[in-house]
Amino acid sequence: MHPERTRQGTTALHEDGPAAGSGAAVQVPAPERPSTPVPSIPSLPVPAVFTALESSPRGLTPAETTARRDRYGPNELPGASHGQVWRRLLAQFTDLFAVVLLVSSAITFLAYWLGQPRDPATLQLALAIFAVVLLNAGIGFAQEYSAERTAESLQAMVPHTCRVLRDGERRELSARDLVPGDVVVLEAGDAVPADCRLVEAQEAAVNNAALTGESDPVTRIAEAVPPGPPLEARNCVFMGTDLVAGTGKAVVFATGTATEFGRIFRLTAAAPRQQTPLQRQVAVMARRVAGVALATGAALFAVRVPSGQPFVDTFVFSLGVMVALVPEGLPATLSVSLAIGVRRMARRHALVKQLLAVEALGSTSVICTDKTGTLTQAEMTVVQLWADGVSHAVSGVGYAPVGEITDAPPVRELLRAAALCSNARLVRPAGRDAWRVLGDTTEGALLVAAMKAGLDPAEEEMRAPRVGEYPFDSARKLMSTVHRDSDGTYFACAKGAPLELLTRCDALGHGDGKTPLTEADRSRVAAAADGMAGQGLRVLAVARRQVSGPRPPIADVESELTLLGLAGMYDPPRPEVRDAVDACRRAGIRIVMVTGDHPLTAEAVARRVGIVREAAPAVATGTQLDTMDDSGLDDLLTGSTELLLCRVSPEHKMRVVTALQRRGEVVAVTGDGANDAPALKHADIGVAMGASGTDVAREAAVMVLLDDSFASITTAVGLGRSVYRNIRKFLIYLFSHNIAELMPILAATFAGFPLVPITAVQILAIDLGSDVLPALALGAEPMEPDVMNSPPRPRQERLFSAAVMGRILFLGGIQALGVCAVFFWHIHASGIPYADFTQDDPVYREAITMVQAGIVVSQFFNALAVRTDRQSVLRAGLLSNPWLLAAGCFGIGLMAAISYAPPLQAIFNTAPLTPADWAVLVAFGALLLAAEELRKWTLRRRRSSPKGGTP
Ligand SMILES: Nc1ncnc2c1ncn2[C@@H]1O[C@H](COP(=O)(O)OP(=O)(O)OP(=O)(O)O)[C@@H](O)[C@H]1O
Repeated sequence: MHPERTRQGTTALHEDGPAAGSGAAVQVPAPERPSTPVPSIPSLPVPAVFTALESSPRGLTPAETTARRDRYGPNELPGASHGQVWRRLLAQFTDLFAVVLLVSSAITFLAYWLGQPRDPATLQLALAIFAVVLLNAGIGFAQEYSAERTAESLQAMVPHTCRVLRDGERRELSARDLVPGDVVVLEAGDAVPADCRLVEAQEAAVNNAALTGESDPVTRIAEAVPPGPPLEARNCVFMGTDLVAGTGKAVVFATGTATEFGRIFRLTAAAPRQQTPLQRQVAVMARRVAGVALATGAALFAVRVPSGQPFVDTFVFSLGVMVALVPEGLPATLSVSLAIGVRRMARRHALVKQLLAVEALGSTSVICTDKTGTLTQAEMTVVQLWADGVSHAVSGVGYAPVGEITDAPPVRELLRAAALCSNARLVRPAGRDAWRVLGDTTEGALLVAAMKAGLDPAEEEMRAPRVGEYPFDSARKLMSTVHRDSDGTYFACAKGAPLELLTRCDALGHGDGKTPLTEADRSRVAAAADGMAGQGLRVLAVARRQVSGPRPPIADVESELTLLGLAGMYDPPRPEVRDAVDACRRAGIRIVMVTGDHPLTAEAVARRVGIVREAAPAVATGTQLDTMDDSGLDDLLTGSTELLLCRVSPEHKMRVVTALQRRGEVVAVTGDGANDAPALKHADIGVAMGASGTDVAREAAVMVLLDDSFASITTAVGLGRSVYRNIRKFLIYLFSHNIAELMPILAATFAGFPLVPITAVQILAIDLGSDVLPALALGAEPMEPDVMNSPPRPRQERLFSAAVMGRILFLGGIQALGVCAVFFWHIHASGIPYADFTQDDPVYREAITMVQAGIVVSQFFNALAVRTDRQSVLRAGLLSNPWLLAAGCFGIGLMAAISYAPPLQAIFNTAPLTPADWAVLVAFGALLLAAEELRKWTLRRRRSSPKGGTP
């Protein structure tokens, strides 16, 4: 869609009777009817809206849909433009490291140019530094680009469907397939899929925050409104916003980039991407190391110039050392590691929308989970009914309306009212045996029960058409509908949580008749409801009453009701949840069940899946939470490890999340409804349901579960922990060898040796050649089986903790000692005085080759050593990460080539090593591994704890 079209479209929306072709309003007929004046959609009465958009209350026909799809294209917004891609590439050259390196390369090149005679080694260094910048920028860009693609493809996996009327039939289709003229059916929690004009609205309210920044819900109506600014039209809903309450039907008038959201989307430059705390810590550390490199370069320069070394040579040398010590490639390795974690999580049904979530997941200490669909399969079957004081069993499993049920009149009356008061539809897709529920599964189960009793919900609806609705909301825990009876009178049906509905009833139904509800009756009903809940059933009460007209106030509908009975439905637990709950116990993660359901139902389900094992877990209801102040809530949260919060509303969920965070917990919380969005946003990890959740919840969450299962959260936590461990492994691996590179240089300088024990080009060959693949292989280490055997990482734990720094110094120190030893051993064994050494001296060339090979070989062993923190690597399996072994062998192969291949010898000033030299280096590497094993052994002995701790 061309930008101009949208601008015209938006203008037309608020102009009364705009000029030809400017219609908005009308993405639809403009090309065909250029001279027809197009009216402003908001100011039209409903029938005229259908005419203007060439649609009808039955929606579009398939032929019209195809034609419009061809004309207007898919209803989607384009990805990042090429301009941004170029800007990203350029940005790679403007970060701190790149600038330091570019300036260094330029100075080195200048030194070569001005030098008399010109030294080819200086030119080599200048080119090497420049190559480093290019390589680094290339890797960084590729990483960013692929991370972005990953994020995009993951986003695309999040289902975005909408309900549409096509040819009079309600269908569920991808929001991408919407075209102007389509009639969409909206319910609370739906993201609005395109710009639409409402033609029906019941208690509808939208959150326009994405467009206007205003987060308070605003009510929407279906009637025509006077012309005004488009976003203020009270009968329009726009793409990118959410319906937060009520229901409605609306006709699409703009799709894709022609929408208001599309216009803003195009205008808004991509928001700067935020670094995760982990990335920030690594960046700070890298900057510190760069600072050390800079200081080292300056110190070397200051020491060597007075000792009579040529000025330019010393300057170039110091610069080279400085460049070599800068940890190039580290941020890229970090991104790869995080991206690998994200991909692994996606394979296990957990889509992480932000890298930030990966590390927070690893330190999750409490999971607040809801019940239906997450712990259970959300496949409700009504198994018990209670009407007129009698319990009736219902047979049959699942949504197939096949099963035995009594035909007692009170039961038929109960199920008739329940069916009328439901929005779900039961469908059997053509060619399939299985029945499916479109909409709420609780309502689906009621429809199935009604059909088992011989009722036809569609026929009932025709006999008593619905004229009004007060949609379900989890705070009221009720839903009611108003119907016109065949005799022209009106009646209301209501269903909801038994306690809530019972307080609004004053009579008890007996088929057609009723009697006043006595206190004894109330107790009997409550006992029946408790009996069902105690078996783990979700219980709904159903009631009805006569009302005076089609639109009575809600207070009249939901009072003085006649209770028709109760329906108890079974929802089997998910089989995989029990193991996941056990894994959380072992991992020291607390599970708090937060449900809108009855305490007895909640406890029965919690016992079935293993969340509750104690005889008397702590149980609190929403009403009790309301009477508690913050310290009371804190006491409740600290009082018992097994806690069930029942009959709560989303507001309570938010309060519980905040209270847990106040106590320093890292909280993951699940949610599916629109009202769960604040808690999802506020939690450290908001987890939304991909299959059953609302669009609003999915937008607010940082993680979306494709299969809705609690077990996927546990898997994601395990993977999050594993990513963190892997990152720590390669950081120790990379930073420790920096010490091994720096120490010989300092030692040689202070010992008065005139040349360097390792040149800058050699260091670059290690940093960007032999070290990169092992670091990546460490970042991609498979999840260790014991990752869930230790308590969560404390929130405030820093990546570079004292223990990590200690290990870097320990491993780096051993490596440094080794390479210093081999260097000076070679130099001293030759008997040549220090002052007589030149660059070309074969002994010197062999000694510096030994130093480089010493670092490469010891890094091979170092990579094995850092794989575990406390456990012996021999137990972990030396061969269990073949990629790491292959990467290490590649590094050694590269080193061998540098030592033996004449062209590389010329570049690196190296010499061929003898088998004895290699043997010494391997023995020294093995010594490093042995020293690490000893350290781990002492650690295991000293800190052996029953919980196991870190490996
Ligand atoms: N569609 C509905 N119409 C009327 N009442 C309902 C409906 N769905 C649920 N209820 C009632 O409202 C109560 C709370 O439901 P809600 O959906 O808020 O719970 P929830 O927190 O989603 O539950 P869970 O933790 O099991 O997922 C239920 O126990 C049930 O009695």
